[in-house]
Amino acid sequence: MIELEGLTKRFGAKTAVDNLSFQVRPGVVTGFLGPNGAGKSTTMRMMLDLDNPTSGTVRIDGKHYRDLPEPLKYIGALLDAKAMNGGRSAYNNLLCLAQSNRIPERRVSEVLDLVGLTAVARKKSKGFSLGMGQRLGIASALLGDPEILMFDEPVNGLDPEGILWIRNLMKGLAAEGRTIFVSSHLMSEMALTADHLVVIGQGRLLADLSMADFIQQNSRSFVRLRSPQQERLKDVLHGAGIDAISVPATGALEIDGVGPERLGELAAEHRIVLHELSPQRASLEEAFMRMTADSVEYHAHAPGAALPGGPVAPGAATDNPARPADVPAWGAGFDATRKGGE
Ligand SMILES: Nc1ncnc2c1ncn2[C@@H]1O[C@H](COP(=O)(O)OP(=O)(O)OP(=O)(O)O)[C@@H](O)[C@H]1O
Repeated sequence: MIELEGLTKRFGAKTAVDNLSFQVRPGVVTGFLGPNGAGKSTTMRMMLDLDNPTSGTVRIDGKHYRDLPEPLKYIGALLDAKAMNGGRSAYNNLLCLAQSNRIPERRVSEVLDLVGLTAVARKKSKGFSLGMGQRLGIASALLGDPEILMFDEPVNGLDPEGILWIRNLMKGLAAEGRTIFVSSHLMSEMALTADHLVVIGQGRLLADLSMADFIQQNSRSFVRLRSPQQERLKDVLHGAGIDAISVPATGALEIDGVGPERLGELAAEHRIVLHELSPQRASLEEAFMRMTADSVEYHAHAPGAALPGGPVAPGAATDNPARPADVPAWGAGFDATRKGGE
């Protein structure tokens, strides 16, 4: 269990983390969500005593990080996969860490096997692809077999296979009863991974709720209707006590709370031609963007984009982030034996 109370961090005039209080519980994956610059990394660094809070506290199983007798056995973290010594082999990177934390050497081989890096254990880590580096960082987090694991944007830049592997690893670790805390700026990714969500914007807590509640509150279902006799259709709907919202961007009507069957029958009764009658579900990504819209630091304004408060564009709740084209695939040239419940 991780407990934050009134955690605040100021860098000069900038308040990066603003009076954050929440708990991260065992047995579930907790997603830590916020747009770029929201304060996720700063919060995680304070959890690991890498930054001093301006005020407030973090407790790991009731203790300050610095008071944990052998911290790697309590909490493991992937903050920056590039933090390894590139001149050392994967094995030696982990061995140094194990020796300085009184962790038995056999654990090094175990975690290398767990993350599928056994075949490249003796290779210098500076030659590793992004995905392999990410796996090595995860191996170091797992080294002390800790009950609490923290991952800062672990899927950034990975291909779909790498994303799936990390997702399943986190779920498997949570199913073992561990506390898993993972940051992301992608709601669509968290929708597939997290059981619980903590959302921040400009360092402040915006939401702390179960994924199921977030979906229930935000995945609006509606029916989209399009007709060449739109005004007549509106009148007919109005006459039947049904509110329709005109969406200029799509030229369609959107109706909440009435099924497509009833709407189709009404149109047929009044001999109104329909060009579209489709059930829709709002995307969770857009709900998240609306939630954090006021706290986004860097806005890019696309023509016609009117997210905050505007109509909810429909889309799948489970869209996957696309992999940048220049990112190497998992498994190229190394043993990608997968463990962890995949
Ligand atoms: N050492 C520092 N000195 C000054 N400002 C900082 C420092 N570290 C972070 N910040 C600022 O604090 C804010 C929060 O940054 P942080 O990296 O914690 O956000 P984040 O949510 O992890 O963002 P991202 O998703 O982009 O990594 C940002 O405005 C950032 O510029």
